[in-house]
Amino acid sequence: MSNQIAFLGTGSMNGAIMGGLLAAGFPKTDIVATVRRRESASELAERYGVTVMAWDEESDSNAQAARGASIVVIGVKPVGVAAVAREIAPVLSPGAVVVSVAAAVSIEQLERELPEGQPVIRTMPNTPSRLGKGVVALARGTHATTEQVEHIKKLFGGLGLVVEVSEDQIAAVSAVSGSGPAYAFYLAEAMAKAGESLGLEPRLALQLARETVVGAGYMLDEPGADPAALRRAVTSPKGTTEQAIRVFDERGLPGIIADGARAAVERSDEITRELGRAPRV
Ligand SMILES: NC(=O)C1=CN([C@@H]2O[C@H](COP(=O)(O)OP(=O)(O)OC[C@H]3O[C@@H](n4cnc5c(N)ncnc54)[C@H](OP(=O)(O)O)[C@@H]3O)[C@@H](O)[C@H]2O)C=CC1
Ligand SMILES: O=C(O)[C@@H]1CCC=N1
Repeated sequence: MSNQIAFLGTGSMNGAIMGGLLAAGFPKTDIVATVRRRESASELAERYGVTVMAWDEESDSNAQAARGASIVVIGVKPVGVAAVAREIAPVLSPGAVVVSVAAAVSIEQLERELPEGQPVIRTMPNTPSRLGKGVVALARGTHATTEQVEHIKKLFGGLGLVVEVSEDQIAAVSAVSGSGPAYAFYLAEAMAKAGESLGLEPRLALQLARETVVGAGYMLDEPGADPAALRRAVTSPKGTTEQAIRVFDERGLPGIIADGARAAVERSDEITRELGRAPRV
């Protein structure tokens, strides 16, 4: 089979995976991508130099892209996954691995739209994959062989940390590492706002917050880094940081983050149920 990868629905997440693979040396000529709008197609083709097709019922772009590909990565919104799977089902090579990055779409929901026996791998990636600093969790579908799973793990190894999990852990993984970059950006935003409220110029406050979160990230990236130990190294006894952390603890910030993650899992379960009820067409 070819080494061709088809990215179907190449927005924030699939774009980050594609960008990460290209940066890791995957050849442009072995990638075909699809999007919905023509403007997105031109932007993406210009940015990455790959073949990008806009969605068009007449030209059947998803099927065209998937035809002959050995790996097909579906990256549309959860509600659109079944329709894309149905579009490509007639053209998939029997050994092609269908990888889904969609939150909340179960392996069963995807497999039932594909030819019997089609190998499927459900993943939960995150956007730092573009920089090779991502996390990709994957769960194998009913017909994915160990060899296929190992191949995808090796390929996605260029995107960052790859972990295999059971499907019932994917929603929790999503609430930590899938959504997690947004939590870190939210923290940077909040720190910048705090700086402004203390009288710093907005531009300076943002610069300080951004560089601090980046610097802390680099420290976490060192081998064996422990966030609690790193935090303690900043927190002088009877010093200033201790007072800030005391307020965070008193206001229950860890519990608030846990509640947020739980709400993400609940939403994932709710979407899965909604998709389960959607009539097949
Ligand atoms: N964003 C993230 O951090 C993460 C997202 N995910 C999952 O990734 C998936 C996509 O999310 P995200 O990337 O954020 O969303 P985006 O809206 O950024 O990307 C969706 C892409 O799908 C394209 N598209 C829509 N309909 C079709 C179609 N029929 N055929 C081909 N392409 C189509 C859109 O085209 P156009 O650009 O023209 O509108 C767009 O490029 C979701 O299922 C989400 O759960 C998983 C983990 C993390
Ligand atoms: O917000 C979402 O639904 C997706 C899944 C994880 C990150 N983004």
